[in-house]
Amino acid sequence: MPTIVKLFSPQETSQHDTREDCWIIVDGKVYDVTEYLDDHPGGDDIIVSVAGKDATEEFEDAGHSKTARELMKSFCVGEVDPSPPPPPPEPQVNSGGTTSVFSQLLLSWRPAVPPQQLWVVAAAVAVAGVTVAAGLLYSRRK
Ligand code: HEM
Repeated sequence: MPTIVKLFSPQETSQHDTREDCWIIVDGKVYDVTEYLDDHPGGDDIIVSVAGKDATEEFEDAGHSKTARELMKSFCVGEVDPSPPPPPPEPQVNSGGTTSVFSQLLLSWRPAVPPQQLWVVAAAVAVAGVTVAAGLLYSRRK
């Protein structure tokens, strides 16, 4: 019967990063060493310092014996999921047709003038409007 291996994303593994909940990654395998911390001959602090992370380098640097490598198998809870994380969700687009094109245009519209200068444009439009109105009134009176 095939063995079912539990897969954990690096992000999920990184959440187990405390003395009370301590996971490490060594050679792509995930180990829950929380219960072993007090018994570790190298001390608990050294393992807690790599909690939630890939500790392959630190583990190898310590030159662990065959016995240590056999022992660690009992703490293995799964493997790191090799598949890349899913891409961020696409922005929602309507099912098609003109409405969606218009809403897309509206959503993407940005004024060409920076917001802090909009009042200058508004004032210019107002002055132009008053001038035209005054001109019309004047020409009618003649
Ligand atoms: C499941 C994981 C681990 C197990 C089962 C384990 C087990 C052991 C064992 C049995 C020893 C005694 C020496 C030997 O037999 O090799 C040891 C020593 C040591 N371990 Fe670990 N270890 C683990 C993870 C780590 C990690 C992640 C680090 C480093 C971040 C580390 C650092 C050390 C050091 C520095 C020593 C040497 C202590 C000394 O000789 O003074 N170990 N470990």
